[in-house]
Amino acid sequence: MADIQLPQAFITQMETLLGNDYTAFESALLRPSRRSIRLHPHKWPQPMGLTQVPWYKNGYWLDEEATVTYDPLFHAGTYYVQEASSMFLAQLLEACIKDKEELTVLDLCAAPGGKSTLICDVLDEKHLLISNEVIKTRVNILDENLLKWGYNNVIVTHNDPADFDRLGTFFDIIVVDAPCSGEGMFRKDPAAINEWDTAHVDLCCSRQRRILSDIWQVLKPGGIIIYSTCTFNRKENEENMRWMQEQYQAEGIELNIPAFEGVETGNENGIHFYRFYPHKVTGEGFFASVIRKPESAAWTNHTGKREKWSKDRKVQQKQTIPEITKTILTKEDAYVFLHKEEFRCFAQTFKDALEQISMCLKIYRAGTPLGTLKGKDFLPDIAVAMSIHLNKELFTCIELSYEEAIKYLSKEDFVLAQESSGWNIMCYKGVPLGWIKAMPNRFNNYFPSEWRIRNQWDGVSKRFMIGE
Ligand SMILES: C[S@@+](CC[C@H](N)C(=O)[O-])C[C@H]1O[C@@H](n2cnc3c(N)ncnc32)[C@H](O)[C@@H]1O
Repeated sequence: MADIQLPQAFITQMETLLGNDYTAFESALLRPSRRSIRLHPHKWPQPMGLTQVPWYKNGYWLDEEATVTYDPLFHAGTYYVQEASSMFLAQLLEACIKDKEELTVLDLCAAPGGKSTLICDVLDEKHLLISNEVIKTRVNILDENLLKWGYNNVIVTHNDPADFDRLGTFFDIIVVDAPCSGEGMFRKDPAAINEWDTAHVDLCCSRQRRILSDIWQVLKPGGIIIYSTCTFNRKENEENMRWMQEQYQAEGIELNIPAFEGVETGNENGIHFYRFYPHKVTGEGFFASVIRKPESAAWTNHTGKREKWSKDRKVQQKQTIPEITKTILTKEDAYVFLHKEEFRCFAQTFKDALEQISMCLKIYRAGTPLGTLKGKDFLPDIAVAMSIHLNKELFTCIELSYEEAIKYLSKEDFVLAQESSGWNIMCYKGVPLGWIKAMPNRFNNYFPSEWRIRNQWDGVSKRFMIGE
């Protein structure tokens, strides 16, 4: 970072925003950022001997730069590498959902899934999350991260924000973690500096307004938008919120959130906001604000047409559902259905919502894929091994050594110490990694090829291991 020049227009903008604090801000940009992780509350509930992120109980800063690739527990979804300031979303969401029943929540700009996995942790299973990403090449990684996070109450969609109006009034809460000029990420991603200029800020600002306008109609009266960016300029932040006030009579709301040292709060014309600066907190730049749709706003109905996803499901509904699909997850209100060749599980409670969504949007995945039938053999899906509802009693869990776990995750051959047959779960430190099917003298490794560890550890670089 030290040899990179900040654009003069950016310096002027930040001097205007920060006044005397500018020098401290610039010095902070020259220091390296500190990495942080967020623990999965079900898969790794024990606290860590690391410094905790004050605004999120499961967030921890790492002591040093270290790769997580060679930690089997990273691949098992026991933690997510997430920038600390972003974890503040949990505070906002918790304050918004307090005691509320059966909410429908949309994470509109969701890839790669940092916020969506956090939202899953904060919601409970009676709430439904739609996690959406418009860019096709990014939906895969979003889906992978959500599968590893293992919740069942999630639908992954791939739509432009404008498509959502077909749903009619639908959501209680919409999280808009907007694509932005990324000023707050300059020190993590110095390449972003070269893309920055005032024209790019203007472009981001108008795109954000378009996104907010497109989505306003699907928000229920009294519903909430949590808007965030990782940029500092006022155009993409306060001014957009002000624009929503003027354009749509959006109301500012003040949430009951404790004060955290270094986190700036403000209020302009009734709009409350939170700002994170790298010279004030251990974290990157972040802005968040919460607005509400007036209770008096109108409702609209859905105008969906039947999408392909729905047809794929309907055609095959007559096929017999294998018994194992009813017990492989410990879910009481399981609704098991066939989509193409694959059995999937979703909650009965969300059946109507799923139907409505499938008529209006492009669904990438709904619920948990359970597996497929090959002759009489049921091939369980990796999603079942990753699920927080996995019925462990149905299978033998084979505990692997570190070396075996890395070989399993790399899809390299090794000999199992333990005799076994049929479908088994491979575990490391008690946490499921995936499936094998054991035969008399060998086993087939069912870890997904596209998830495998591709490079061997160089023997030198530092490895982070959560369990040590
Ligand atoms: C800040 S990133 C989201 C990060 C994500 N929420 C997380 O925490 O991992 C913004 C996302 O918006 C998506 N995006 C880009 N253009 C968009 C548009 N016009 N409408 C909606 N989303 C867009 C990007 O693909 C990107 O995934």
